[in-house]
Parts: sequence; structure tokens; C-alpha cells
Amino acid sequence: MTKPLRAAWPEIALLAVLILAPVVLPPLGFSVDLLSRVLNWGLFGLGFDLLFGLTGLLSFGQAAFYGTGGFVAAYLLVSGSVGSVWLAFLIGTLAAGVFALLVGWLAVRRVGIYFTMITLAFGQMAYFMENSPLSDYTGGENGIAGVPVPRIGFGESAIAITAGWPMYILLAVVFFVGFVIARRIARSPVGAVLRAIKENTPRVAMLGHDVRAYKITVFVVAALYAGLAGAMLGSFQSYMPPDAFSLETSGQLVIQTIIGGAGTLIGPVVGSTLWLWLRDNLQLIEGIGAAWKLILGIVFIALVIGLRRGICGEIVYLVQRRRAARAAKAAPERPATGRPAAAPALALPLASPEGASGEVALEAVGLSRHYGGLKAVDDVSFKIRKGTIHGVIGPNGAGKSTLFKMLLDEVRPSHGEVRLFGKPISGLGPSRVAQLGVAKSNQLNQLFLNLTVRQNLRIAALARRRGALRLDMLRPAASFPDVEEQVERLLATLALTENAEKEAHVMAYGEKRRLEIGMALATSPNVLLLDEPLAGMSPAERLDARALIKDIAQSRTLVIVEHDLDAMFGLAQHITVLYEGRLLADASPEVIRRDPAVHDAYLGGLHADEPA
Ligand SMILES: Nc1ncnc2c1ncn2[C@@H]1O[C@H](COP(=O)(O)OP(=O)(O)OP(=O)(O)O)[C@@H](O)[C@H]1O
Repeated sequence: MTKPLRAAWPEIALLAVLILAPVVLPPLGFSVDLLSRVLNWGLFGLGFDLLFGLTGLLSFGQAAFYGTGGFVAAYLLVSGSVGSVWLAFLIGTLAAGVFALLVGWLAVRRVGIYFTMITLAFGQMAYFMENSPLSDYTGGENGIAGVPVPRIGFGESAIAITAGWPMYILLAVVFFVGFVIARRIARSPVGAVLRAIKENTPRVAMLGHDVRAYKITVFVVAALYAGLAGAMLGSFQSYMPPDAFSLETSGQLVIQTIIGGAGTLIGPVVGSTLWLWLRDNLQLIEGIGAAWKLILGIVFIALVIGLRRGICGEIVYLVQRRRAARAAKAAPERPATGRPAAAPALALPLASPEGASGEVALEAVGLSRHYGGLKAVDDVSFKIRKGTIHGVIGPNGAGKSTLFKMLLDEVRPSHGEVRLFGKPISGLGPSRVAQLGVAKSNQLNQLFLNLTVRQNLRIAALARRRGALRLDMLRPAASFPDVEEQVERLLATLALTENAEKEAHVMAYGEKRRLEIGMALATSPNVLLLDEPLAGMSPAERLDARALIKDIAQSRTLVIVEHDLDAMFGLAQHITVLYEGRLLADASPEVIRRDPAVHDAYLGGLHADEPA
């Protein structure tokens, strides 16, 4: 098989299934109506899977957009406001998207269960609106009957796409196109960022991506799919049912996606195939009666327990595991220490060279952060000169990490401000500060653990290349030659080339630490903050990491927090000492080494065993 054909195998397989389904499935109890409903739910599920499976945002209010698309289209058609069914589909879909813009704008301000609850509340509000204040338009409990079907062609010769196989074909075509688009979105730079948001949202922001905007985008995309599915529902049933807006609709979508396999795109349609087939056929079995709901519930629980990733999710997992095992077998033996003898020197571009002309790169001005009565950082001022390695030391709890978080604006100062090349950056948020050229590697690794090493670095590099937000949803994530080149160079510098296709969670600790630094570096920062880069490393790994840090420092300003004072005195040109949140000293390493106050701080603190 040629490469493009191999890459398109899911589309080819789907096409084959859609063509064969009308032949193979009817003898198994699938009527044409059931197959059409399966595809309608599948279309609805494609958008939801981008939102939930890919991005990790669980919405319990998708019925609001399904209903909006459906009722707007049905009303326009039945009232005669719009003559073309196609145009009504389009308006219904867009109406769902506009509604989602409002809901999403509010909902993405919260995460986890709070996000889910906001979507649920909006779903319920939409259901109420449909049944009461807007019942003149929606028909209230009666829904809207007599929704016409679309026609192909003009005038007398136009062919109506009637319920039955013509409607199946239309739904199959729309589902196929929807799948192709959803898959392209998932493989695009936007898809890469969404996947990273699911893995570790704060890190995505720290790299410079506008997390909130990406979340709103995927929320709207999911609603567009829901709106189109809703609009088509009324047409193929000749009736727009009021329960399109109900909580049960949202719940069923979640259930079907989980059964089929979230994050696989094809999972929701597989889930709806099983769910709707069981539902229709269980009711026909004599003696079961109303107990079919109970049986469905038991099937759901059994599937969730037995197949944690859903039907398609488990298949994808098994295939990936086999592929990884084969790759591991084929991989050559790895050297004992990570870093190759002659790693290529780093020649990564800077974020904004024009802004890097000032003498002082970063400046803390009266910086304080108070947690209630605790002064984690208290009135600290110091300057970091451009092109130097600047160390920040202090005993445990001195406030170093809090100070670092304020330098990237992860934590807002209680008082004072941070200036980057003379301009205040406090209050801008980590994403904008990252875009201005400040990056940070964390004390505790913040990797995208279920993504490969290459994907981790690519997502970081894309933040610099594409800016905080770009809606390039239809091009592949790996289609920026300069980004790919930069990732390749970084892999070599970090001695991670051999592990490029491995998921980050399987890496050794030292390798994870290097990747953590590499991700910060991939954003091409002017100022790089390294929070305890040597923590937890073996002596050999420390030597490697020190050499790497020296390499990095050739082209940018480095600020390092580190407990390894030997390493710090060897690396830094200037050292700031914090003690109990306050600035104790700020001078060259030679002066700091002889400073009795620093000796006292360390000897009196938890680091009495460390050389001062
Ligand atoms: N979010 C928070 N809420 C309350 N207190 C906090 C918070 N973050 C930090 N602190 C407190 O602020 C003080 C300084 O913490 P910080 O982590 O900045 O110190 P540190 O110098 O980095 O310590 P270590 O070397 O152990 O990492 C500590 O007493 C810590 O408990």
C-alpha cells in the first residue's frame, strides 16, 4: 500500500462499512430507520468526541445544540420562512454554533465537574425554554410535525430524498464527510493542542497556547456537528421531537461514546449501533417487557468494567501496544548515559530578538506573594542581566518556586511587578508571558505523559511558530518544516532521538527531566527559568544536565533555582539568595560564598549538610 493510502485506511474502511451495512446488517435486525438513526447519532457523536474524547471536556448539555439545530431548521421550514431544506440545515447548524459560543465562553472558565455542571445547567435551561417561553415556535410538548425532506435538483425535475434508503445515503455521505473533517481536525496543530489540554492544561498555557480560546473553539465545533445532526433529525423523521433537548439525549450521547470508545471518533457511531440495536430489539423479545431498560443498564456496566477504553478504544490500544513492542524490539541498544559525546550545539531562534536589546532581561520589583498570613515571598527586588546564568538559592520554603511562578505569571503577585525588558508583564497570564519569550521548566515534571516525546516537543515548538491561537484545523500538525527541524535538533541535543516515538510515561526519570527542560527550550525563549533542573538525577545525569545547561546558556538568559550548590556556584554568574520569603543577598557567587548571613541561613536551615 502506498503511504497516502495507508494513512487514509480509516476513511477507506469506513466507506466500505457504510456501503456494506445496508446489505449485511438488515438480516441482523437493523431496519433502514435504525441505520439512519445510528448515523444521525454518529454525526452528533463526532463533534462530542472531539470535545470529550480528544480534549477531555465532559459536557452534559450537548442536547441544547442538537435541539437548537433541529428546532431552528424545523421552524424555518414549517413556517415557510425558508424554502430550501439545505439552507435551513445550514442556518440550524450555525444557530447551534452561535449558542455554543455563548455557553462555551462561560463554561470554559471552569474545569472538571464545574464545567460539566455549567453545560448541564444550560442544557436544562434550553429544555425549559423549548417547552415554555418558546413553545409557540417549538410546539412545546408536541414538537414540530411535517418537516419536509431535502431535494436534489431544481423545479419539476428535483428528486426528493425521502425517508428510507435515499435518506440513509444522504446521512451516510454527511457522516463520512463529517468523519473526514473530524479526523483532520484531530491530526491538525489544533488537534495536537486539544490533546495536550486533556493531558495537562496548565502546561499548555505555560507553553504559550491560549487554552481558553482553544476550548471555546472545540466547544463550538462540537455544537456545529450537534446542530447539523439535529437539523437532519427533523427532516428524516418528518418530525422534530421535543426530547431532542432533553437531558436523556445528552446522557445517551455520553453513554454511546463511552461504550464505543472515546477519543477514537468512530467510537460514538459504534456505541450507538450497539445501544440502539439492543434497545430496539430487546423490546421485541417476548417476556422482557419494560425490563429492557434494566438489561441495557447491565450491558452498559458490564462493558464499562470489561472494556475500560470502550470497544474501539480497546482495539486501538491493543494495536498501539503491539506496534510499540515491535518498535522496542527493533530499536538498537541505548547508551548508558543519555547525552551523546558530541551533541549538536543549540542554535534555536529567540522569541523576540528585537526586544532583547536591554541590559536587564527580567526584573522583580517589590515582588510579594502572601497566602493569608504567610508571606511566601515578601518585597523582593532584583535584576537579571541579559545573556547571563542567574541563580536563585535558599533553604526549603524560602519562596523560590513561588518567585519563579510569579516570573512567568502563573501566580499573580500580591504586590509589586515583574518587568521583561523593561515592560511590566504581571497580570498578563502565563500564556501571554510565554509568547513574550519567557519559558519555564518545572520542579515537578509537567509532561504530556500519554503523548510521544516528539509530540511533547512539537506542541511546545508550535506555540512559538503559530502564536497563542491559530485555527489551522485542516493541515497536519507535522506540516511545518521549520518546527520539525527544530524538534529533530532538540531530540539530538537532549539525547532523546531514539526515544522520540515513545510515550513520555515510559521514559526513565533522567530522560523525563531532560524532556521537561527541552519543552521549555522548544518555545525558543529569550529567558529560560529552570526550577531545580538537577533534582532527583544520578551523578552521571547531573554532569550531562550541567553540560546541557551550559549549552543552552550560550544563546539566552537563564534563571536557575537549584539545591545543588556546587552545581550552582559552578554555573551561575550572579546569585540571589532568598530566606523566609525575603531577599537575603544578591551578588556574584564569590561574594555569596563568603557571606556570613548566607552561611547562617543554610546552617540554621534544613540544608546544613550542603556545602555553602
Ligand atoms: N499555594 C500555596 N498556598 C499556601 N502556601 C503556599 C502555597 N505555595 C507555597 N506556599 C508556601 O510558601 C512558602 C514558600 O514555598 P515555595 O515552594 O515557594 O518554597 P521553595 O523555596 O521553592 O521551597 P523548596 O525548596 O522546598 O521547593 C512555603 O511555606 C509554602 O508552604
